[in-house]
Amino acid sequence: MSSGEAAFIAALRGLVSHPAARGLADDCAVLEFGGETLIVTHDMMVEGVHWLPEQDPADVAWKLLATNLSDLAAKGAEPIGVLLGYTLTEDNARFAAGLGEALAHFAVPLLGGDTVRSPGAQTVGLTALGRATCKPVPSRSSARAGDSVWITGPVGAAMLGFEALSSGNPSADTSVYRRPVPRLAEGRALAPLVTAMMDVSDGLLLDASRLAEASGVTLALDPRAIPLPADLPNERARDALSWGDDYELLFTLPSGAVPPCRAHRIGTVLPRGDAPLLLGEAPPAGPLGFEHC
Ligand SMILES: Nc1ncnc2c1ncn2[C@@H]1O[C@H](COP(=O)(O)OP(=O)(O)OP(=O)(O)O)[C@@H](O)[C@H]1O
Ligand SMILES: Cc1ncc(C[n+]2csc(CCOP(=O)(O)O)c2C)c(N)n1
Ligand SMILES: [Mg+2]
Repeated sequence: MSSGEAAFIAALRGLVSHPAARGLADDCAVLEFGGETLIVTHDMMVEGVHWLPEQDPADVAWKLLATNLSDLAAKGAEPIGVLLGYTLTEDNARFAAGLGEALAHFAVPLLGGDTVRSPGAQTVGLTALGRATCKPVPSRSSARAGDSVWITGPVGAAMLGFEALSSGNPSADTSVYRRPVPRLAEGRALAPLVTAMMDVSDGLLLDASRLAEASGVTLALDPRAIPLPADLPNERARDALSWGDDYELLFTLPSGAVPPCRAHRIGTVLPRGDAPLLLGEAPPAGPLGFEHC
């Protein structure tokens, strides 16, 4: 097996047969259990990979919760509770304080977890449990030719926040990078209407191509329609499409349907052509998004 995230997940797909796993090609597992539909996800973060070592641990805790809740939002789920996997450091109190603030903000209970010591970089993980609010639960795999493609907000603000933090710019607003807000209300409102939905964590172009592959279609995106932050320099527009950490919802609607929340129409679903994704007239050149490799 070659190294890298995509190859490892492809190998794991050979181990998966339970329908709740959705072929390891969705944001969450969707488990029918005791008359309920449980939505379950687990995301990890690593110091130096997902956050800068000098960042406040309270912000790390917020982001860990928010990114997991974003996967629940993508399935229109209502959070039930979370379990935390935590590696001890010198400043555990700030992490606990930030987690408490985020749990209160999103009204989600902490249910349990595990704590370890490690000789390496700090790694934290979180399992989020949710309850489906509508059936069928939106997937990445049901976009159909003729649908329209939408996103709930701009991409690229986290990239700008990360760059401002990295360069020590004290006047920049870095909150979108440090404390993303999962689109829980939007996900619940959209779930009954969408043909497919996912959150954008690894870059719009990579995640759009994943949705296209899962659905067996081509997504044709209009680069002029993709919302970008007002302060994004023109020459960074292409980077904003592939940097990631955006946590907006990407979804498809039947032609003519109107979203019940703020959203921007960014493209059209076509029958599957040679490529999963077109940006303007052609497949995008260069990196599509963030991958661990
Ligand atoms: N180590 C793993 N074991 C089992 N399943 C995995 C593992 N890593 C990823 N997956 C599964 O692969 C699929 C794709 O995972 P991926 O992490 O890309 O999705 P995501 O959680 O929406 O994205 P992100 O991690 O960027 O938030 C999901 O179904 C996920 O559960
Ligand atoms: C210090 C630092 N360097 C780089 C990045 C960029 N980055 C890392 S992981 C990721 C996507 C989501 O990860 P995953 O797919 O693991 O959920 C992105 C956009 C960052 N956030 N912090
Ligand atoms: Mg996701």
